[in-house]
Amino acid sequence: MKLRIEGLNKSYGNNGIISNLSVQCEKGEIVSVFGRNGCGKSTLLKIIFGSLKADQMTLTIDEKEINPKKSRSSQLIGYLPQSSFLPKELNVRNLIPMCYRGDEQDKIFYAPRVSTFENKKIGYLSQGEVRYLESLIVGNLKHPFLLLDEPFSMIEPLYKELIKEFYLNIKPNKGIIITDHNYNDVLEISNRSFLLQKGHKIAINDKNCLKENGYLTSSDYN
Ligand SMILES: Nc1ncnc2c1ncn2[C@@H]1O[C@H](COP(=O)(O)OP(=O)(O)OP(=O)(O)O)[C@@H](O)[C@H]1O
Repeated sequence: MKLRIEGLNKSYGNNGIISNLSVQCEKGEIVSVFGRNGCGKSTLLKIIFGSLKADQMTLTIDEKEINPKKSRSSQLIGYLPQSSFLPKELNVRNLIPMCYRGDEQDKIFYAPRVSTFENKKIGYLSQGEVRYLESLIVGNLKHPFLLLDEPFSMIEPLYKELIKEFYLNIKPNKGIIITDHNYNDVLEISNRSFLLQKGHKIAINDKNCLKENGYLTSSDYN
């Protein structure tokens, strides 16, 4: 399956954010989006998910045009938002059956380390545990495409590794678009990358490209 957006334009008032952008993502690949704060990465993901309207865009899946308003309800595109979305007062073991039925719950309950926090309230979980749980909940949906907005932000190494491993496990059955400032982790799992700069896309092959294009300063680069 192939998701394609073409001719995406987005402004907030007079503030042009994205200009005539095209992005493509196929099942079995992870496409990463880099860019400085405020360049429009979250805007891009929200538009693809259908929770934000573009000024102009054509969205197709397998060459069939999808109305962006309907991309959410069509259950083709899953989305991990930048901010945590789980209800803090619920216990993990009570939340999982609210998201998945019957045997499908096993994918979450028996995922590595979930047993170490399944009896805790979500509000008492560490940031790493929350982001990992959210990734498991959204990533195990049947939706063939998945958008990830900063899954590694503020996450300790142990959970970053678990989250990366999970995305690599689900990748054969999904097309994933990810954005995160933890560029080493993202580059490690990505098939293709681009930098969003002044509304346009610049192809990125490696860390050196990120440096050359001004996303990393020399002191960031090692
Ligand atoms: N609803 C809105 N109204 C007006 N401006 C907005 C709105 N949402 C975002 N912006 C602005 O649009 C720009 C792009 O925002 P966006 O959140 O997409 O950036 P980002 O690349 O995801 O940034 P970060 O790396 O900080 O998460 C920013 O300058 C932001 O302030």
